[in-house]
Amino acid sequence: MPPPPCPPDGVRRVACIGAGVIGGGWVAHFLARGYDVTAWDPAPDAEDRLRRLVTAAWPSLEQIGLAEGASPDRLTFAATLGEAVAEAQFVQESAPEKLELKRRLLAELDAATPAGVVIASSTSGYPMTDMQTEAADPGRLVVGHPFNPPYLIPLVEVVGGQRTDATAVGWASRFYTEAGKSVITMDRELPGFIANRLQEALWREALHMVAAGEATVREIDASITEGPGLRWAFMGPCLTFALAGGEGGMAHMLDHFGPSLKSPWTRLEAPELDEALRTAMVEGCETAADGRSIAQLVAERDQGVINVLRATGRLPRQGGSTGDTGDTASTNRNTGDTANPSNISTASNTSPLPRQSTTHAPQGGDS
Ligand SMILES: NC(=O)C1=CN([C@@H]2O[C@H](COP(=O)(O)OP(=O)(O)OC[C@H]3O[C@@H](n4cnc5c(N)ncnc54)[C@H](O)[C@@H]3O)[C@@H](O)[C@H]2O)C=CC1
Ligand SMILES: C[N+](C)(C)CC(=O)CC(=O)[O-]
Repeated sequence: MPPPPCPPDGVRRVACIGAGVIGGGWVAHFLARGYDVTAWDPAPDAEDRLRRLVTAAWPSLEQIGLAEGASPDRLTFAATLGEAVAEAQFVQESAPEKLELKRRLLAELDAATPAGVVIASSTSGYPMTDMQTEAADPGRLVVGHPFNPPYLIPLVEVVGGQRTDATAVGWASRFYTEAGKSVITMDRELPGFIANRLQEALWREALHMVAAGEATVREIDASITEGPGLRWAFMGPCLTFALAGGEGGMAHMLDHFGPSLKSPWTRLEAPELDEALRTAMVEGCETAADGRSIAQLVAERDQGVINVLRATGRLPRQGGSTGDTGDTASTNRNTGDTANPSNISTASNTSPLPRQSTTHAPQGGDS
């Protein structure tokens, strides 16, 4: 891989390829951080959809603080993929989760993007090794896995494939950090990375319970929002469970509850996603939505995330400071003058997400 043409803090123009839920969310995020963004998506209605998504997200982005000069007007919708990436200093691919499509698209992007520019895929679970097979320069291809909506949820998981250059992984991690994300840099490929591996375990169990008629969609959602979800917003599952051991911490917790690991609490084989389960999930979600449209739920979710970020000290409180460093949420992209890198995580030492890139430690240990 030739060296990247600019340092991570020198990026001014980003290309977003695929502009659906996640690509559109990335566009909104990069615009809010003051970048020029060029998007491309082959669907005939893609530009309209994208502009609607950005318009809907903008009030939330204003609430959490825009970078100086940030504007939806800095979005250009390109007519072709080649035009979209011609001047890009970073490329984020968010096309549908289909392996063959990703392989071809990443090869096409590699051919069209200026040499050395890092290209990241939003894939939810494909290892980059499986996606980089057709690219002439696989060294610059990395996974940059976001969380929905990328304009509010800080985490990005960064990992390369077997043919990715370590320079590209390091560059991408520094770029995302610069762009206001909380980055976990993994030193090896895991299908589903870290967070989706955890989420999918929970998701499979939810589907098993619905399929077997053991719990409703409403009960499953309430069991998290009224229970463990409240803790997980600021303390991960491991530390949370250490507290279940009282003064004995994790050691007592394991001695006490370890044997229940062998109880039949989980059925980790995925259930058959048959028509009956599909219908039960779709109807269950309609019941749980209780008449609220998708747009209303998106607005509710966005406000909920902002409230949690504020309540946990990762955003300034309204009309005041965070109560810690008093950072503002503003960054001047054009002068490269950055406020704190995550921009939503100031000095809280209870933050579950690293403010700087974290390298996933070998042997599964924390470093
Ligand atoms: N939806 C989610 O919650 C998350 C999705 N992801 C990942 O993001 C990626 C995109 O997923 P979504 O945005 O949910 O899908 P989506 O279906 O909302 O959007 C996909 C977009 O890609 C466009 N597209 C189709 N063919 C294309 C091509 N050849 N080149 C470029 N664009 C093309 C479609 O027109 C559509 O606008 C996937 O890899 C997915 O795994 C990652 C994190 C969360
Ligand atoms: C449903 N999903 C697997 C596509 C979810 C993700 O990849 C991350 C998220 O937003 O939770």
